[in-house]
Amino acid sequence: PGAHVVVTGGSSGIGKCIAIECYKQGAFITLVARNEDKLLQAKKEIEKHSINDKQVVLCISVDVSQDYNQVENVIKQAQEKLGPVDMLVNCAGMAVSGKFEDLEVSTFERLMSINYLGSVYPSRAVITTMKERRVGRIVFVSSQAGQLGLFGFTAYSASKFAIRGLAEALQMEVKPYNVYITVAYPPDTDTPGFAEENRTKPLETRLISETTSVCKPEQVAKQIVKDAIQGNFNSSLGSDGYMLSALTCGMAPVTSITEGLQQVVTMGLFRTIALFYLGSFDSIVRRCMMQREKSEIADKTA
Ligand SMILES: NC(=O)C1=CN([C@@H]2O[C@H](COP(=O)(O)OP(=O)(O)OC[C@H]3O[C@@H](n4cnc5c(N)ncnc54)[C@H](OP(=O)(O)O)[C@@H]3O)[C@@H](O)[C@H]2O)C=CC1
Ligand SMILES: CCCCCCCCCCCCCCCC(=O)[C@@H](N)CO
Repeated sequence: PGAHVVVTGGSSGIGKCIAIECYKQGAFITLVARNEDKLLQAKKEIEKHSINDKQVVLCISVDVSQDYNQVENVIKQAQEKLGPVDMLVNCAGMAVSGKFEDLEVSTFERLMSINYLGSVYPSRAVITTMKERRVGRIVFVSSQAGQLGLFGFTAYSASKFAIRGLAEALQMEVKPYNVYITVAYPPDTDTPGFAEENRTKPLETRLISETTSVCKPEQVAKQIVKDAIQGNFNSSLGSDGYMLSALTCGMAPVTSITEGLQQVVTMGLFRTIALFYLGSFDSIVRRCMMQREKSEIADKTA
C-alpha cells in the first residue's frame, strides 16, 4: 500500500492486469507504453479499482527499446511525481513466430530490442536507487517459451531466454541490498498481443502450444504480483508451469528450502514426463511436414 509501481507494457493485456492488481492493493502506478490513447484508456479502467482517494495513475509514453537516456529521463520524471520506484514490472514485449528461414533478420533484432533491451533499460534506470534505499522488486516477464525452445519461436525464445540470464546474474548482485528479482514464465494468455500473434502462427507452433491451455490475463497477473511481493525468483502457473520451472531450475537462485527440496525430488520424474512431451512434439512436426509435402505433390499433379 502506498508503494510506487512502474509497469512497462501497462496499457494492455498482462501488464494492464498487473497494474490493476497492484492498484487494488493501494499502490501508485506509472504506466509505460508507446500509444497514448491506449495508455489513457487503461488509466481510466485501472482507476475504477481505487481503494482510497489519494491513489494516482501516471501515464508515460515512451519506447522502452530505443534510447537508454530517454528511458532514464522518463523514470526520473515518474520518481519526481510519485517518489522512488518500489517495484518495476518489465512487461512490454511482443511475439512473432515463423520458421527460421521465413523470419526476417530484422525480426530477430526487433524482438531482442523489445523483449530483452526493453527490460534492461528500465531496470538499469531504477537499480541504483533501489540498492541505496535497500528496497525494491524487479519483475521480468519471460514466457514458457523462455524455458524451452519450440518450433516457430527461434527469434522469440532467444529473447525470452536472455531475460533469464540477466535476471540470475542481477539477483546475485542485488540480494545483499534487499532487492529481489522475479522472472515470470506465463503460458499462452488471452490478450490483444496473443490474438495478433495467432494471425501468423505456423500450424506446428499452434498444435504444440495447445499442450497447455490458454490462461486469463487476470489469473496470470495475480500470480506474478503475489510472487513478486513474496520475493520469489520464479513465478509460474498451473501444473505444466510448475513442472517446467522445476525441470529447468538449473542454477537459478532458490527462494525457500521447500522449493529446493521439491526440485531435487521431482527432477527425474519431470525429465521422464518431458521426454514423452518431446516425442509428441517431434511427431507433430513430422506429421505437418508430411502433410505439406503431400499437398504440394497433389498441387503439382493437378
Ligand atoms: N499473451 C501471451 O500469450 C504471453 C505473453 N507473454 C509476454 O507478456 C508480455 C505482455 O504480453 P501481452 O499482454 O500479451 O501483450 P499486449 O500486446 O497485449 O501488450 C503489450 C504491451 O506492451 C507495450 N509495448 C510493446 N512494445 C513496446 C515498446 N517498444 N515500448 C513500450 N511499450 C511497449 C504495448 O503498448 P504500445 O504498443 O502502445 O507500446 C502494450 O502495453 C510480453 O512480454 C509477452 O511476450 C508471455 C507469455 C505468454
Ligand atoms: C515436465 C515437462 C512439462 C512440459 C510441458 C510443455 C508445455 C509446452 C507448451 C509451451 C507453450 C508455449 C507458450 C508460449 C507463450 C508465449 O509466450 C506466446 N503466447 C507468445 O506470447
